[in-house]
Amino acid sequence: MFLIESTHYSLERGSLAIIENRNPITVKEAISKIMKKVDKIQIEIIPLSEAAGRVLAEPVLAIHDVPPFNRSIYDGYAVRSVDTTGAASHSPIAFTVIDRIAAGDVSTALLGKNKAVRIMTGAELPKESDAVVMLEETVSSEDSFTIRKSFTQLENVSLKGEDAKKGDVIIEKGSHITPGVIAVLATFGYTHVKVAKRPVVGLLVTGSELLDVSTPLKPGKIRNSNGPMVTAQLKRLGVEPRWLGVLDDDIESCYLSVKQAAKDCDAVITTGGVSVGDFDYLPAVFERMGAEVLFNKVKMRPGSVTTVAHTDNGLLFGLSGNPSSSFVGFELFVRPALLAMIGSNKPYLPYNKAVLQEDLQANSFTQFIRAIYESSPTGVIVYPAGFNKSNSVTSIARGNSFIVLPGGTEGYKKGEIVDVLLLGLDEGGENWFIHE
Ligand SMILES: Nc1nc2c(c(=O)[nH]1)N[C@H]1C(S)=C(S)[C@@H](COP(=O)(O)OP(=O)(O)OC[C@H]3O[C@@H](n4cnc5c(N)ncnc54)[C@H](O)[C@@H]3O)O[C@H]1N2
Ligand code: MOO
Ligand SMILES: [Mg+2]
Repeated sequence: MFLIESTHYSLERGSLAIIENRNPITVKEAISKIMKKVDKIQIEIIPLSEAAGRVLAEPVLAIHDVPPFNRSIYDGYAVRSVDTTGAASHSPIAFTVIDRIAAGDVSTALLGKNKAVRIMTGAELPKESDAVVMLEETVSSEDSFTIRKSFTQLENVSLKGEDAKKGDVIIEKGSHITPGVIAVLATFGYTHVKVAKRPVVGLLVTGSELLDVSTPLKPGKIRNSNGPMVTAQLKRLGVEPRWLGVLDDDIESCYLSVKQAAKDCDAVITTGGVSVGDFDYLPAVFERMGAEVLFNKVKMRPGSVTTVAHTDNGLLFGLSGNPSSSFVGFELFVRPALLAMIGSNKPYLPYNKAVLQEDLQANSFTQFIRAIYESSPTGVIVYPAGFNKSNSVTSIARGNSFIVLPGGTEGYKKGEIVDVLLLGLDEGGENWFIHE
């Protein structure tokens, strides 16, 4: 009755037509459809101090050898190894100290026979010396010392270029800038780094039942948890969302907001309103925008009604409204797409196998169960993080991973080895490893 009287009758009928034809595809197929539509984002040059967490848009090349000179790895004495030959406890050899250098100093002293330079860790080896005697291996006095063992050529010397050779590719383009990458960039004097720009991601949530976080509960209403949750998921990827607010389940306002967001943003995320309910307007909104719906049903639980569409301006992620469904939809679909947009070469969630700690029921669709993955003395184990339903919010909070159970009829037993996807880590995998 309501639908027929609505002024948007034809649109809603349109959405019904899409629903009737919902054709579930595998998660792998869904990801592949999305990844084909990903457009790479532009590049920008930023200061090194701001580069942590970004993705390299060019490889890091060794501008020079590392270390750039032969240096001592110990505090001790630089000597000519030939002068140490024959030293033993019964026949110590004495050396005269002719100079003393700290790291950063360069000694110009010329080492003659049984002469030594007192040298600190990291200092460049004086010309003609080719070994370092550790302080602990000497009996020292003011300007001399004795040794009781011989030293081989280059003993205790860190060789020029042993860590990196000039011209080597040290880090591939598309890598995440970790603290280690920052160290390498600093080593080579990269004051600025070429990275992909961060995508502008519009985020809005739909639902007339939704209250702001600060509002006391009212009959029939709940607080909007998806907005803050997806915001945090984006932030975990280093993306600051463009928050577009909580929308009522009203087709006109949903249409106007999503259309405008698609124009302004590189990608748009919505939550709620993608199922078949009378007030689930996102399918109709996508249709009215002329967006190409890539899929609207995935063989997965939760999040089976996740709907992803595409316009000339970018991807539209219609995550389903249930908190666990939104959360899983983001990690499986939005995350790799955004990482691929910024040129990451490892956009997929990190994968592992672990030993299941309790029996679990089968489902005809692949299940992504919010789970706790942890170390144990016998290896890694995994178990559900709590209430295992699409509408659970607590299991998202307790979990750090997904147990992935392929669809089927037979349940899973405690002790079985299962697939696990890990959450919250910067860098993931080059491939989607899950077989469905
Ligand atoms: N007849 C059918 N009904 C449903 C189907 C179906 O296939 N046939 N699918 C079910 C599945 S599976 C899911 S998941 C949900 C998806 O629903 P929608 O994406 O349309 O989302 P809503 O209807 O807007 O909300 C569902 C649920 O989630 C709560 N919600 C929504 N937004 C938020 C938010 N921002 N923060 C917290 N909670 C939120 C909302 O109150 C509802 O309880 O549809 C099933 N139905
Ligand atoms: O989309 Mo629903 O989350 O499968 O439960
Ligand atoms: Mg609904």
